[in-house]
Amino acid sequence: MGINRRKISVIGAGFTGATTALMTAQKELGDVVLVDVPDMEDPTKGKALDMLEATPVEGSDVNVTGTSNYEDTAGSDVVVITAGIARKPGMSRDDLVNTNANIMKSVTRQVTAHSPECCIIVLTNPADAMTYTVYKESGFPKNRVIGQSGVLDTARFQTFVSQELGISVEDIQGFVLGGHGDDMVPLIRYSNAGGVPLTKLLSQERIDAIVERTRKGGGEIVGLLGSGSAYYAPAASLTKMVEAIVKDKKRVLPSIAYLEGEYGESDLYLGVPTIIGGNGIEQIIELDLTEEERASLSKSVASVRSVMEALPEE
Ligand SMILES: NC(=O)c1ccc[n+]([C@@H]2O[C@H](COP(=O)([O-])OP(=O)(O)OC[C@H]3O[C@@H](n4cnc5c(N)ncnc54)[C@H](O)[C@@H]3O)[C@@H](O)[C@H]2O)c1
Ligand SMILES: O=C(O)C[C@H](O)C(=O)O
Repeated sequence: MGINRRKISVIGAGFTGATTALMTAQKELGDVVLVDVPDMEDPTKGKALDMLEATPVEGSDVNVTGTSNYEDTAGSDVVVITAGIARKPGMSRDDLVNTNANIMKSVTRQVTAHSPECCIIVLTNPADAMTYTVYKESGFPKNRVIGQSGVLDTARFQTFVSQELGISVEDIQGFVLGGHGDDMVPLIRYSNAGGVPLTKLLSQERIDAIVERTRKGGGEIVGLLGSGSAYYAPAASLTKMVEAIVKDKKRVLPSIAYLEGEYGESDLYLGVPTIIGGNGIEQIIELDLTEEERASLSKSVASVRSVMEALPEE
C-alpha cells in the first residue's frame, strides 16, 4: 500500500527556504522537496539530507529531498516560493522588484507545469507585488495564490506587546493590515490581551512606539544581521500557513490576497484578514475601518501600487 502523504515544495533553499523546510518537516506536515538553482544543487541536497537525518530524532515520518529539477516537485499540494534576493542594510524591499519579478516568472512557469493543482504561498519581496506577479504568471484562481506578510508582521506586534506588558504571547491578539512595507497598518482597535483592549493596558505613547517598531521590524533585523534579512520568524509564519492549508484548518490569518472590490480596491494583492483552509484563501474578511484607519490603509495601498508600476513589462 502506498503512503498518501502531503507534498510540500519549497523553492529557494536559502535562509528562509531551508528553515521553512525544516519546520515543515518537524511538524510532520508532509514530504518536503527543497529546490534551488542548478549551481546550488549539491548544497541543496546536502541541506535536505541533513534535515532528513534529524527526522529520527524528531520522530517525524516524512521524506526530505533536495533538487534543482522541477520534475521532483510534481504533484505538490503546496509550493512555497522564497527564491530571490534579500535586501541589504540601507535598501528598501522595493529595491528588489526587478530582479525578483523575473525570478518569480521563471519559477512560476516551472511550478505550475508540474503542480497544476497546488496552492502557492509567496514570500519573496516586495511581497505584495511578487504575489501579484506569480498570480498573473500562473493563471491560477486567486484563492490558490497567497502572499505571506501579515502572520509575520502580526507576530512582531504580538512579541513587542507581550514584552511590554509581561503577558504571554499566547494571549496577545493583533491584526496588521496593508502592504508589507513601512506603511503597514497595525489595527489597535482589533488588538487585545486576553480580550482586554490594548488601549486599557497601554498608554497611547507606548502603543505608538510599538506600532512604529512593528512597521520597521524587518529593517531592525536587517540592520542587526548586517547581511541578509530575517528568516526564523518568516519561516515560522510560512509553516503556520502551510499547516492551515494541508490540515484544512480554516484559520483566520492575515495574508496577501487578491482584492476585487474588498476594501475599495481592485486588481491588487494586499495584506488583509483571510480564512485559510484546504482551498487556500477561502474568504476575505472585510473589517469596518475608522476614517483614520482608512487613511492609513490608503497610504499603504499607494506604496504598493507605486511598486507595481515598477514591475517589468509583460
Ligand atoms: N514576505 C516576508 O515577510 C519576507 C520575510 C523574509 C524574507 N523575505 C524575502 O524572501 C526572499 C528570500 O529571503 P532569504 O533570506 O531566504 O534569502 P537567501 O538569499 O538566503 O535565499 C534565497 C535563495 O533563492 C535562491 N534562488 C535565486 N534564484 C532562484 C531561482 N530562479 N530558482 C530557485 N532558487 C533561486 C538562491 O540561490 C538562494 O538560495 C527575499 O526576497 C526576502 O526579502 C520576505
Ligand atoms: O525586511 C526584509 O527585508 C525581510 C522581510 O520582509 C521582513 O519583514 O523581515
